[in-house]
Amino acid sequence: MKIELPNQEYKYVSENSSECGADTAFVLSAQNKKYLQDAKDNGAHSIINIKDIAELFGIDKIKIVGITGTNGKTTTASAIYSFLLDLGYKTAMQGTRGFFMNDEVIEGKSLTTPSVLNTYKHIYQAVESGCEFFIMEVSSHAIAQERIEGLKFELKILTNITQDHLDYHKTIGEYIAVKNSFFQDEGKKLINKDEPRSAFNIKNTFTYGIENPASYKLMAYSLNNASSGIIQHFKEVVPFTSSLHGFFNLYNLMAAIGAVDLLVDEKLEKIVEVVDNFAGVSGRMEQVCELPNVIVDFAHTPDGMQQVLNALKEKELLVVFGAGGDRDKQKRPLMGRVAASLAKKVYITSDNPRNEDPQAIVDDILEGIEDRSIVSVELNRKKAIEMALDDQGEGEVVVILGKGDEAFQIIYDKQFPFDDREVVRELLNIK
Ligand SMILES: CC(=O)N[C@H]1[C@@H](OP(=O)(O)OP(=O)(O)OC[C@H]2O[C@@H](n3ccc(=O)[nH]c3=O)[C@H](O)[C@@H]2O)O[C@H](CO)[C@@H](O)[C@@H]1O[C@H](C)C(=O)N[C@@H](C)C(=O)N[C@H](CCC(=O)O)C(=O)O
Ligand SMILES: Nc1ncnc2c1ncn2[C@@H]1O[C@H](COP(=O)(O)OP(=O)(O)OP(=O)(O)O)[C@@H](O)[C@H]1O
Ligand SMILES: N[C@H](CCC[C@H](N)C(=O)O)C(=O)O
Ligand SMILES: [Mg+2]
Repeated sequence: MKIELPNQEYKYVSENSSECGADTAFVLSAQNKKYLQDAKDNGAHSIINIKDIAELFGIDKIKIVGITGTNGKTTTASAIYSFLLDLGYKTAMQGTRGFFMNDEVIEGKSLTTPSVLNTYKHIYQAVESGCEFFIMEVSSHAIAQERIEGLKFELKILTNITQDHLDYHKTIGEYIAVKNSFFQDEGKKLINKDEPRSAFNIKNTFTYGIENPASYKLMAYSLNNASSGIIQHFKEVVPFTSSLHGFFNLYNLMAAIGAVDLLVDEKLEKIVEVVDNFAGVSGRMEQVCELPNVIVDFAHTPDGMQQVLNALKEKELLVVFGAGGDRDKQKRPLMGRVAASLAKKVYITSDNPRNEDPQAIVDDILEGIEDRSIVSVELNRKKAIEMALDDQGEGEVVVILGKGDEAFQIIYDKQFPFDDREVVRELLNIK
């Protein structure tokens, strides 16, 4: 992507050598240095180091908050964004769901962490709009590929480390190491104290936790009516309430409350007042309808599925899910095992098959399930949802996992409109 810059000798900058030429300079980064010669061969106007772009874009004029972890990045980022806006701070947020500023959607979904120049552009836009904070999700791919090169984080947050993306990182050890590499500097950090796989530089580290002693400790909680709890932060003890469901969301809320407390000069008791205004994230534990009870959630990892199904375990669950193609194969049997152990019935179907054979993905999932008497396989996702809705008995919940707020199904490299929530509404004739 070319970015137009005013008042420079060149008209545009690009991080892609093939876009460079007489009016376009090449922005050299760790990720694209192998294309330097190509940029020169294409007659790039000049070569600019990403560090100089950082200065040009004024990226040090904003406080950047980076959130990594296997699950909960989007939820935690969105909670921080919501709390800061409600407290009156201009704020931007970049992540899986797109780029947002001051309660407006600026760009739709792309990568969880875009390429480095894209992020710099968003930061520039946020600075221009007077934002004080830039909240961003940091994926493990982005850490490994240095898509966060040159960013100075005011605060780094760890949600948790379980399993995902082993197609890319190869071993769980490597995945854990990549996640933890984000926390080796002496900058300010907020770490989930209950995550035994975390390893971080202790300097400037704050923690949050439920089971272990932590700087932000949840002393008591209730999940009876959505959620509520009491947080202790040194001498401060404050209550909060939230409309979010599920034990795992207590962690996301604790991370977000702790983060805002570390970022702004406000009393914790004032911060917790705005917690209840955060209604959660589209496609995460989203109740599509109450009667019959249908819930759509973005769980696409074994731990995510376990957390969500556990949160709903008081009810009999009919679970519809698949696994994405061209992604971690090793998580598939584990996802199968989790679903079969917590559901009354399981409907295994396609997620985004991409370039894989949907039946082969299902076979991988089935590997994890010994007793298949409760399992139905239906590769057509709409039909699988329909089967579950047809089978649903009184008081039972249909839980559709994996795609959350995604509006498309990706088959090969084509996107076909498909939104689990719309499909449910269509099948149930809900306007
Ligand atoms: C596997 C993977 O992560 N690939 C990413 C990677 O692609 P790549 O290594 O093939 O990159 P490349 O094509 O060599 O390009 C590297 C750099 O060289 C430049 N280039 C490239 C070609 C050329 O001729 N000249 C040139 O200058 C490119 O502009 C780029 O700056 O770098 C690209 C640029 O940053 C990404 O767009 C691309 O994401 C692909 C599309 C992707 O699907 N990534 C997914 C797996 C991903 O990153 N997901 C994570 C995690 C999701 C989550 O759990 O939330 C995410 O952050 O979204
Ligand atoms: N703290 C948590 N621990 C475990 N599972 C969680 C947690 N928070 C959310 N989840 C589960 O993970 C799903 C995705 O949540 P969210 O979008 O916040 O995560 P993410 O880390 O941004 O995911 P992605 O890497 O795909 O962008 C949720 O729908 C829920 O099922
Ligand atoms: N950010 C995650 C989202 C997975 C969503 C799921 N629907 C899939 O396609 O696997 C990833 O890219 O792995
Ligand atoms: Mg995300």
